[in-house]
Amino acid sequence: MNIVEIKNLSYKYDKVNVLEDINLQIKKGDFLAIIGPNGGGKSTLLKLILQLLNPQKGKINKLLKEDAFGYVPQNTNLNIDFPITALEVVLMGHIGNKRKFFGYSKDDISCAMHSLEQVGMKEYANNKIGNLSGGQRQRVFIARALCANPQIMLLDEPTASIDVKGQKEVYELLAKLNKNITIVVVSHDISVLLNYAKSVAHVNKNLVFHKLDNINKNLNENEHLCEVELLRALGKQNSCGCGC
Ligand SMILES: Nc1ncnc2c1ncn2[C@@H]1O[C@H](COP(=O)(O)OP(=O)(O)OP(=O)(O)O)[C@@H](O)[C@H]1O
Repeated sequence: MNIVEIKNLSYKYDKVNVLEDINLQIKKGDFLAIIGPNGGGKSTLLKLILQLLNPQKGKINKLLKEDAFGYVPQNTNLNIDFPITALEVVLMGHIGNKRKFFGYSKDDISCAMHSLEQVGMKEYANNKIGNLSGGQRQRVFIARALCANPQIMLLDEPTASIDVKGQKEVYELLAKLNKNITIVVVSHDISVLLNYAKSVAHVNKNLVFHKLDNINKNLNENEHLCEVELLRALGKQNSCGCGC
């Protein structure tokens, strides 16, 4: 079942075309990796799916309600020196703009604690966010998105500036969440990510989609595969569906 259907989508900032004639279907249960060079249009594509930007050409058909979409942005606008706990960060996402100044209900707190538990961070609930490692902090941001009970979660470079061990932990968490939630993740960590993704979309103004069913994904995460090598490997697969 398709959750998102993108048809002939193009987008430009000012006069510069960033995305051109994009076609993509995101299926329920997929773990889709969006890869591509810097400036290729990956974040723009996520923002269009999330309606933070409006398509100028083409269509995005979403077959789930808006609140089914969870988002973990690239740069969480949070000053990590601010003395706020992991639990409060999760609660901020849960409350949204509804009741900012009136405290949290028991239900809010139990939902936030449940989300922290899901990401393995329950025992860190009262730790200051600035005292957590990069990987732990990212898991807290994932918990914040989980609190809204999403059916699909879109993450923009969730492992940027995290060491390889932390990256693996984040992806393992996403793989666990993927049992119930469709995952779309923008990433540059190709070697690690490929062990977890079910399909990959390479975005560089245009989009090329590959299914990863038949590729040997048991890559050694210490062996760093560059994007060109990866695309060459994918290009040899008959299952890529892109006509290459
Ligand atoms: N608000 C904006 N106004 C003008 N140009 C923008 C804006 N946002 C992004 N761009 C430009 O659009 C292009 C695509 O940007 P985008 O952030 O989507 O790329 P990306 O693939 O996510 O890159 P990265 O891997 O570096 O995060 C870039 O050339 C960028 O400079």
